[in-house]
Amino acid sequence: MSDPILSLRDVKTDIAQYHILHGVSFDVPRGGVTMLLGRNGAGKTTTLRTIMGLWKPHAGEILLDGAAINGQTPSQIARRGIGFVPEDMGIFSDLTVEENIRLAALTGAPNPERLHWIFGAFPALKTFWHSAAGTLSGGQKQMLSVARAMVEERELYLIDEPSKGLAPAIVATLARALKDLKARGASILMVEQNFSLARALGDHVVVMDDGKIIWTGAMADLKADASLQERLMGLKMEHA
Ligand SMILES: Nc1ncnc2c1ncn2[C@@H]1O[C@H](COP(=O)(O)OP(=O)(O)OP(=O)(O)O)[C@@H](O)[C@H]1O
Repeated sequence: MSDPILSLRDVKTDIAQYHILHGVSFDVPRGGVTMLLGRNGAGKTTTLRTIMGLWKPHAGEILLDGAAINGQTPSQIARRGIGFVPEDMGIFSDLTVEENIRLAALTGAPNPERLHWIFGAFPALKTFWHSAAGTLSGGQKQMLSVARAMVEERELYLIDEPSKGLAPAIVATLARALKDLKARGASILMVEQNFSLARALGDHVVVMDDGKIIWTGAMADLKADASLQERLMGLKMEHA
């Protein structure tokens, strides 16, 4: 197997006086989708934000392509090749869809081929290109948030619960776009509570509880093992 694209080694993160990550270690294999699962409050969002440099770990190491990125700023980490779709979507409501996309492109001008691909995946963004992002529906805002990450070709995408609160038709659109992103060779680390989406997209699984990793393995093994599913599903994952 090739070297992992991302490795966390005994990463510990505190938020204020609280110990949130208690020594998190796992690998994200290169190419494919790794699902980060676990019950509410397990530490999934904190893990993604720590990788992105939005929280500083006080111990441990985070390696991207074998080189340490812990201690770097979020913009340095983005430039090293990580795209991030945050849980709160991170879009600018007062700016148009176009301006949101332009700001996400490193040079300010999106690559025409990638823009064409984004419009194919999310036609609504073309329709509302000149509208303020704040006027979009919840599903369209989520599409914009994913599109902002997709506008640059990255080695790794961190995606935090993209299906949250969305209608099934929009979830299906997002799932198609993410499958396409994977088919282009990207590596993806994704938090997802909707198990049918996680099952459809995921190749690898990392399960957290209480700030620690409690299971890692192949999605195929998790799918095939009902008792393991029950043990891990007991962590309150939703069956859609
Ligand atoms: N800004 C903060 N201040 C204090 N505690 C926080 C903060 N952010 C997160 N926490 C705590 O850290 C723990 C992990 O939260 P986190 O959001 O990482 O979990 P999660 O697994 O992503 O949960 P969910 O599925 O509900 O989004 C929780 O106990 C949460 O209350």
